Amino acid sequence: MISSKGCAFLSNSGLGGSSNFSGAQRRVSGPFRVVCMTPSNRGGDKSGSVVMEIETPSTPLKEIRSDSAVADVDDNEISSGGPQDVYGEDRATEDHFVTPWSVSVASGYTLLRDPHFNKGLAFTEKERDAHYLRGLLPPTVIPQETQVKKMIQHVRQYQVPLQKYMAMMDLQERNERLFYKLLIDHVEELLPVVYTPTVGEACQKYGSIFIHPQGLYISLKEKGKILEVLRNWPEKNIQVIVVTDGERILGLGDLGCQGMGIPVGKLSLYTALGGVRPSACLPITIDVGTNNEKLLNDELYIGLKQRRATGQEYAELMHEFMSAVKQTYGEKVLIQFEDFANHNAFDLLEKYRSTHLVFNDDIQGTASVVLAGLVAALKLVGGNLADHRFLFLGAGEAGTGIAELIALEISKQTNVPLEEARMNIWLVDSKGLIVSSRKGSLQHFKKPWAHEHEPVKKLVDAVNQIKPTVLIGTSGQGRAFTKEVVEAVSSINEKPIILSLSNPTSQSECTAEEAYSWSQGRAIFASGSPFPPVEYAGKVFVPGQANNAYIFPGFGLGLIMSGTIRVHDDLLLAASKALAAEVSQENFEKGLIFPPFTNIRKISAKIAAKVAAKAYELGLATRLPQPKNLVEFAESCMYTPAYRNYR
Ligand SMILES: O=C([O-])CC(=O)C(=O)O
Ligand SMILES: [Mg+2]
Repeated sequence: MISSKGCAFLSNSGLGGSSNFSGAQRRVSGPFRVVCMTPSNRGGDKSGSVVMEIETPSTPLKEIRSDSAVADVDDNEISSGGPQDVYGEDRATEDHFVTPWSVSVASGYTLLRDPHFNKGLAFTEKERDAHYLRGLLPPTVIPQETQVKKMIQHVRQYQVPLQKYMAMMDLQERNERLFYKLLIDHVEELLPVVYTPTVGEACQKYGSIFIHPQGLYISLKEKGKILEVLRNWPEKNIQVIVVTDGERILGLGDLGCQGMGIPVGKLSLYTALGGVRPSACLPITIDVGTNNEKLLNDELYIGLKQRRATGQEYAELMHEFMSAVKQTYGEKVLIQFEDFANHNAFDLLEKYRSTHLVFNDDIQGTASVVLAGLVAALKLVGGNLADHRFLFLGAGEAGTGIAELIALEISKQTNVPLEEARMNIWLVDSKGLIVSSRKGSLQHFKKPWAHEHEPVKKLVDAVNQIKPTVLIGTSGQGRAFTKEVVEAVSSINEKPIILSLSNPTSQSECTAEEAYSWSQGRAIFASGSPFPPVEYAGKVFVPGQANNAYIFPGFGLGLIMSGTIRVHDDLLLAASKALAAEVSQENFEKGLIFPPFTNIRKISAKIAAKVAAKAYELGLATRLPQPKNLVEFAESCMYTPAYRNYR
């Protein structure tokens, strides 16, 4: 497999797995050029340049042309390069197919500073000679495995989570493949570092901790120029965008432009957990101002110092953004909305779901993961979904999103109308139980949940009157599940299911320890952010993590590898079932309703396969013909961070 500027070249070139040669790939007419810039040709003179050919360990190059300044690589040669990184092939523009093109890859000092290609001390003797690295590195050569050992020790030496986070971000900026290898090999340990809860603190302090800007910032200043801004991004073959406007970062509220930590973190999970190439991932923050007074008065705040634009001004900027993305990357780029405030999140999803490939992680991703947990939990508590009664604290994106997906599944299982399936699901917001007498003043997304009942103000009273079997917290209100509440739900159920989903840990509705001790060890508990195991009455309880990170990486992979053009609710249901099926007997015996994250890449491949299968069934998938074995295909598409050999 030959590449130059990382995987972008591979995919721009129309690369396809040899067994899955699509129409788009057949149009590839090559030749392609790989030029390696050397110290002598950096000024534009190509004489003396060397070719950097890169092979993956599993797929040796057919031919090596290291004696010429420019390598011409025909399409067959590229397509024989093995399955890695293949699934972006038909995102290339027509230009790429008809015009021979070249990509420059620096060598020497510059190579060491390019995170996509840098291997640090893992550069071999030959590579050091060939790429002008002699003397720029200490003489020892160490393999990637040893670098991983060294780096995990480095990260572990920090006691403060934010310092661990910064060490990880620093590594990502220096050596991308080592960053992903480390994250994949130590996923349970490092997920809380690069993701919730630490990423929340990182966003709060983003202005003061960041030296290198990450991702793309689109502010009101860029209005009318968003196409140009997208063109400034160095990678052209984008498959997933995670975008936020920073108004509701986790349960921490409006962090404005500093919300960038979230798209960056989510996309590193797309790569580590779902195998989407890093170069195909684009984190974006839309900056329309912030209503966070503290940030507005902070001289280190990195965003626009003005109150949030709303209404038409906001809608116009978003519309320009959505149109520019489609124009630049085509209609198969996945746009994941993340951490928008309720009012915009629902409207954006509604407005763009029929014209773009959009997915709201907080509404749909969280719903899919929670439904998976509930389906799995039935094995522990018995009955069907329709036999259970659900009470939510929090009626925003996550609450109503989960509620709706549960109702949809019940309606499909029992053949009752959706309205009827909703009747066993109750939501409490800041004003109390959502009931029909409040209908006139409710936001549109709450209205379907306004059932007939007398008004109830307090959560504990709602628990006592509704008698839920499942209590779900999506309120962003830390410690809102008080002892009284947990005891009330535990007095009604032998095994109460309690999910405290708000993030980060500080906003969790209760801790694992509280859930287990107040329920006298009977609760089936999971939380959005991780909690350590708890010992209660001589027994160790391992809490599960009900976080959308289980779903979105595999879900996205499934959409991308099948060329799916729209997200349909049935795809979310397919993802839920695939995840629920991964909970083993051993997990159940520990009271877990989610599998551990250790095997998440295998799980993501299975989720991807089920999502893709459903997309093919619904006629939403455009990659034809449909691969025979979708799990194998998903696995073959996944990026792996092993170093390539440069010749
Ligand atoms: O980021 C997470 O951990 C889960 C999530 O989407 C949120 O809380 O908004
Ligand atoms: Mg979120």
